[in-house]
Amino acid sequence: MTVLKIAVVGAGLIGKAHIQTIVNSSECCLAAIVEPSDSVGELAAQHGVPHFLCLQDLLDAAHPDGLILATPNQFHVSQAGFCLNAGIPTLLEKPVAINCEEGLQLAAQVRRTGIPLLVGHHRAHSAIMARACAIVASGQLGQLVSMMGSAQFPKPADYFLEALWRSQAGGGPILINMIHEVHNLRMLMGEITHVQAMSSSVVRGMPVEETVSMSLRFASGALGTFLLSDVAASSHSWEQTSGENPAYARYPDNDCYFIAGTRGSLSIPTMRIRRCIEGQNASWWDPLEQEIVTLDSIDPLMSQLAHFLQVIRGKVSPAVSVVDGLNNLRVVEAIAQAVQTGALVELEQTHD
Ligand SMILES: NC(=O)C1=CN([C@@H]2O[C@H](COP(=O)(O)OP(=O)(O)OC[C@H]3O[C@@H](n4cnc5c(N)ncnc54)[C@H](OP(=O)(O)O)[C@@H]3O)[C@@H](O)[C@H]2O)C=CC1
Ligand SMILES: O=C1CO[C@H](CO)[C@@H](O)[C@@H]1O
Repeated sequence: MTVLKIAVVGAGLIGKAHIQTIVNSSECCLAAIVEPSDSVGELAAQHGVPHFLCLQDLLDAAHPDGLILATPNQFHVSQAGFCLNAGIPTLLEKPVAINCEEGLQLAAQVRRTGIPLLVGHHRAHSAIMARACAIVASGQLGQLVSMMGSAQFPKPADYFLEALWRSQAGGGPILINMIHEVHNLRMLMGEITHVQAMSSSVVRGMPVEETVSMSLRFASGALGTFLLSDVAASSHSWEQTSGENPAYARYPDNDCYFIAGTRGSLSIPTMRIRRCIEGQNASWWDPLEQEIVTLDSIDPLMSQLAHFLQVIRGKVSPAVSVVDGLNNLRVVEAIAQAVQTGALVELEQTHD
């Protein structure tokens, strides 16, 4: 099998993680790094690859088999457009665009060029998510009724000092963090049709939101509540409970999602199932049986890369399409709108 050449654009926090996964893979190699400052010259030299100051310089000089765009959100649509026009399959970090209008333009470009674009919602490649979705799909929980979710964690003070945009509207946890949760919720529970939300920034007092409470309605009729806070000294979040990203502190005995159906419930990621004994009706008088599903831990960034390589080889379609990314963004925009207006916001979906 040919070793595929992958270039990384934007060698910041997540770009460096992508570089490491490429280097760790035997099926691909790093082709180049694009970054506007000379500061990554040393990193490029370490890996024995060229460093370009802008994407256009790379596209003029080379034709990698695939490109990973890990640049700030405002560049996503224009840079992905350049890659698609150059005929290069692309992994574009989330969010797919800074707003749905731009996201729709990108979706049209993907359709026109026919070049595959994978959106970097890496939790779609998580073994925990795969097993949780399989449990829900098996029907053992019965008809889905409700879910509770939490993404409550404390961002340290220097997080805001390093990048001032993070204290302004748009730089908060709704767009940065909630978009990952929305993708997970859509995978587990189906499409979200309505949202209501309230926000607060009473602790730091910055213009950006810090805590948000949400009510969600899913297309199935199930309801959900979700709490998001980046100022809570709490361990109830995906990263802190799943342990998929070793950079975060880990609390394996905590959950971040709880899903309930008419026959049972599932706590994630402890993967505790509590369900009615077969043949018995559900009753609060009778004990539910318990099962804890064990899982091998895998690095979802590594599985995402393996999937991207299959996409490049033409073996599979992107697991997270531009339309999927756009639908996540729609929900996040609806949450922001619900916070601003206090109204119940109804969502429309775009289909592939
Ligand atoms: N899937 C995931 O788990 C995660 C995804 N993300 C997403 O990844 C993207 C990057 O986030 P993050 O790594 O935190 O951001 P960083 O600011 O850490 O990194 C972005 C990098 O891109 C560089 N850059 C800026 N403009 C350009 C350009 N025009 N061409 C090439 N490189 C450029 C920046 O250089 P300079 O600093 O010199 O401007 C910086 O090194 C965001 O879209 C974010 O939402 C982020 C974290 C996790
Ligand atoms: O994009 C990111 C920002 O923070 C998240 C935590 O919610 C991470 O999962 C993610 O990598």
